[in-house]
Amino acid sequence: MEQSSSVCPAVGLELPGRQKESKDMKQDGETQAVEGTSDEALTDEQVMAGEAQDRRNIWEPSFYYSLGKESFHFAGHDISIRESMDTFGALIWPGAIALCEFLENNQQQMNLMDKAVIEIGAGTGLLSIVASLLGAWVTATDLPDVLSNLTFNIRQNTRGRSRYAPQVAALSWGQDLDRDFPCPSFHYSYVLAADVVYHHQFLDELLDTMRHFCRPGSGTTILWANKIRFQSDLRFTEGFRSSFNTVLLTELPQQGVRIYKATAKE
Ligand SMILES: C[S@@+](CC[C@H](N)C(=O)[O-])C[C@H]1O[C@@H](n2cnc3c(N)ncnc32)[C@H](O)[C@@H]1O
Repeated sequence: MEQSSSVCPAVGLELPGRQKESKDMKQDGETQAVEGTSDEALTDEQVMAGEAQDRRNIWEPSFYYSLGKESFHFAGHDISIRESMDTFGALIWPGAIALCEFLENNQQQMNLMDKAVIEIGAGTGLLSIVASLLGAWVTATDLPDVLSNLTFNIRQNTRGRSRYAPQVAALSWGQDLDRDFPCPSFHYSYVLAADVVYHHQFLDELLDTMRHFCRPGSGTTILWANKIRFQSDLRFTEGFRSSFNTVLLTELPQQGVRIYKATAKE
């Protein structure tokens, strides 16, 4: 594989803005060190300095929960996630942790290496970070107002560590999908979704978004982890099961989390 290629090996298509990270990326005939080649996470100061410009005009958490950080260890790396009480998308939810554990423990069954992966409702980015550290070519998406914190967490935890630099993009469920993520140019092997089903108004749009990325003939697999809380969660699950071929991969009774795998009905 070409070190500087932006062609996703899983789909054979040029994906905008995607760059493979390499410790020895060659440019203009010379071997140049690229930013963040250390296995250490960047310090807050490094990340914040690099993003000062980006963050000048966009939302960032105003109130930090507890010490403001949660720590994890997945895929051989310490991961530090910045949280906030400002929005649902700035907290880590149990579905994300459960799916990270599942992916780490089932790498043969769900091999993400060199696969194109999109996460919808990525929130703090923990799941996208773990998918990236497991070798996937990740696009993390969410509503525009949480992208700043999502980008911060992803950069801090993947720079210099991941095979491919993850991308962050706005994606509001059901909106402008044919314009912003047209098929087949935007084809993903996996769609990841964690705790995207709870008490909100966009459950139909969420299912439409899953259908958009997981079409007959696409070979796409959805991995959806959710804590089941409300009756509406069960109604969504019924719609999900009738839209796709589904398998309940695991159920974690203590956390109340179920993890489903789904493929398109041909
Ligand atoms: C409960 S949080 C889960 C966050 C993360 N996946 C996790 O498990 O930690 C739900 C996420 O869905 C996002 N979300 C809610 N409504 C959305 C919509 N209409 N379009 C896109 N994302 C949405 C929120 O911003 C939030 O990040």
